[in-house]
Amino acid sequence: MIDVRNLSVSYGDLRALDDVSVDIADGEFVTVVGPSGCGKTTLLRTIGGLESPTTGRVRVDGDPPEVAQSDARLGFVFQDHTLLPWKTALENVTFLRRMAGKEPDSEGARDLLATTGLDGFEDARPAELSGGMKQRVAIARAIHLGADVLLMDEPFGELDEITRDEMGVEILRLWRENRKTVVFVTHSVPEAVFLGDRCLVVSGAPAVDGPTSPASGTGAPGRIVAEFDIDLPRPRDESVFGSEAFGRAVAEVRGALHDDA
Ligand SMILES: Nc1ncnc2c1ncn2[C@@H]1O[C@H](COP(=O)(O)OP(=O)(O)OP(=O)(O)O)[C@@H](O)[C@H]1O
Repeated sequence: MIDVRNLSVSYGDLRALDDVSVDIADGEFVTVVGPSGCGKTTLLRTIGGLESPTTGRVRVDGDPPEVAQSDARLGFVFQDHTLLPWKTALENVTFLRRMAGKEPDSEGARDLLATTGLDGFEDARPAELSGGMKQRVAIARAIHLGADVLLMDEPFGELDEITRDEMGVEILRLWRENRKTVVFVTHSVPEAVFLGDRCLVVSGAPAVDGPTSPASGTGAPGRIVAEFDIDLPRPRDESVFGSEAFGRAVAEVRGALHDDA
């Protein structure tokens, strides 16, 4: 379980997040949606131990995130897939696991590449793969690492809409089969609704602390302004997009974003 308690994060004088608290259960798929600059990435990076809380705390199964990270319990998938250009798809998938000191499992890596639709591309280098294929490799890598928690930051942000929808269906299938806890940051309200068990709406613009602030800051620091349980039935596929329930959920989340804008 991920436990975020009264978390505030500042970069120097700039307060990016303020007093954020949330619990995320094992196996839950939580999406985080909000406008640019509201602190979504900061939240994800702090859960992942890549940023430190200024006040408050984060625990992953009771441990500080740095400990969970060093035990390879956290897997990251970012928009810029961060594949090593000189390694093949297969080597990219196995490399992190090797670095984490885990038992090599080339067969498992091949199977994962196959289930992500990359059968036959094991020996291709990133430059030979499309954007969607590279993201598939990055997702396979995080799952192969054996991480319990996948932290995903706009992983499909660079993809065209059709590939993005396909990748959404794909990630749900992998999640179902592997039962990871997923925290997924996106700008897209429909994507957040389609994927999530729960959708957190983050709002705000960073505030500059100082002698006359916070009132005089450039805005309000990021905080969770609403959260929605997404009750759409699972498994979900593209047919969900046309349903009334989906449209209603999207409208509700959009409403929360605009109310706070
Ligand atoms: N390393 C950093 N140093 C200084 N300021 C930072 C740093 N990282 C983020 N910020 C600032 O903190 C605020 C929140 O940034 P963050 O990247 O968390 O927002 P975001 O909601 O993920 O934005 P986007 O959707 O555009 O990626 C922004 O004002 C950003 O400029």
